[in-house]
Amino acid sequence: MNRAVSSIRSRRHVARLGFSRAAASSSQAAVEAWDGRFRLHKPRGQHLLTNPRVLDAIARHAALRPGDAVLEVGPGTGNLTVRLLSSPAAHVSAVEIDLRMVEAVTARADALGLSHKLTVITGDAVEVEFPEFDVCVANIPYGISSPLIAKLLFGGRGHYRFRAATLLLQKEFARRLVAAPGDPEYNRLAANVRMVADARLLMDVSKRDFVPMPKVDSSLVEIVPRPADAAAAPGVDLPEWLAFTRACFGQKNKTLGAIFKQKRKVLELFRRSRDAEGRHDDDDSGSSSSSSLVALGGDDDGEISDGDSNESYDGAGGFSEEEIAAFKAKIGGALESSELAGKRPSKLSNEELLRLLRLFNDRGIRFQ
Ligand SMILES: C[S@@+](CC[C@H](N)C(=O)[O-])C[C@H]1O[C@@H](n2cnc3c(N)ncnc32)[C@H](O)[C@@H]1O
Repeated sequence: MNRAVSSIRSRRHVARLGFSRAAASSSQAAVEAWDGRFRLHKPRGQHLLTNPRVLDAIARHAALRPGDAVLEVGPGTGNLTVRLLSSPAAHVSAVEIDLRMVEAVTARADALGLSHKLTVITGDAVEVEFPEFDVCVANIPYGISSPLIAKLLFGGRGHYRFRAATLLLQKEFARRLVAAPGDPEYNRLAANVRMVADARLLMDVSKRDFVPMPKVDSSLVEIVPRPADAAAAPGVDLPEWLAFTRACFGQKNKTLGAIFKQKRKVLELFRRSRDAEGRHDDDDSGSSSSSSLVALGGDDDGEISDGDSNESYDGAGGFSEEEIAAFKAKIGGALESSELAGKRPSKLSNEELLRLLRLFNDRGIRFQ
């Protein structure tokens, strides 16, 4: 994981407070509703949450404790930030991409005399290295939901270790995040999150509680990472798992037997497995997970095209038909031992999927 972590580019500019108090009046700080100071950019997800009851509920659900270090992503003008700052938490680090928002939240904290508890990090939350934090609480821009959750759970220097993340997400995304195997919404995102954390819905929030009103409703979700020593699957090679779920859920409604019979899939796995063997022989490079970390994925990533499993492999990629046939037999053997060939990935538990991954790996079949 360290390798993956270091691959996340760090572009950090910390704007410590020191803003003139004159920049914001205390009456302004008390105003929740958007006051129209500047144009909000919808492509940046700039929908400000303005219902005080919802903001209070988010802060309550976060259950901040004395001494907590809080991470907020996308503080905007600070409607949620002021509540986090007024909580028993010791410190809030807020990552914001828009300089106008950085100034607004900074001025607001200053006006409330809470600037000593706030650090604003100017930058893209997907790219900057987060400081250590105990709890993440945020109404995030929905466009970065997947990479942000991937980063929280699988990124960071040697992993971020935190107690919980309380995140406001697009309602449909939230449903997919907490879906269980067999649910119609079950998908790769949910399977990957389930591997390392528990996620649950806390409450729904109407689009009418935002300014400007977005097209979609929202849901508050809590993600609680499992402590490393209590992980569901100790010893799981996470990058390999992430690549495996990508392969399985690329066509989640096909059976595993059909997915792993496809010519293109077989050839891709054959190449990967040979490369992995080479890496192993070199005994150096190890696994690279960064590509898997960009996004935890959704349904039907579409990386695999339908292929006729009876197509000839002759000359494909410079490999002989015999080599490919032997590799196909290995895949078939793993599927047969797992007794999962006839099952769809979206119906399987992580334990079942992991069993299949281990059977593949035992036969030298590698996914990344
Ligand atoms: C949905 S608004 C939430 C604002 C505020 N938290 C609230 O509840 O009113 C999202 C905020 O995230 C910021 N933002 C958008 N993309 C970002 C990114 N990649 N990294 C950090 N902040 C981002 C936007 O500028 C905006 O201020």
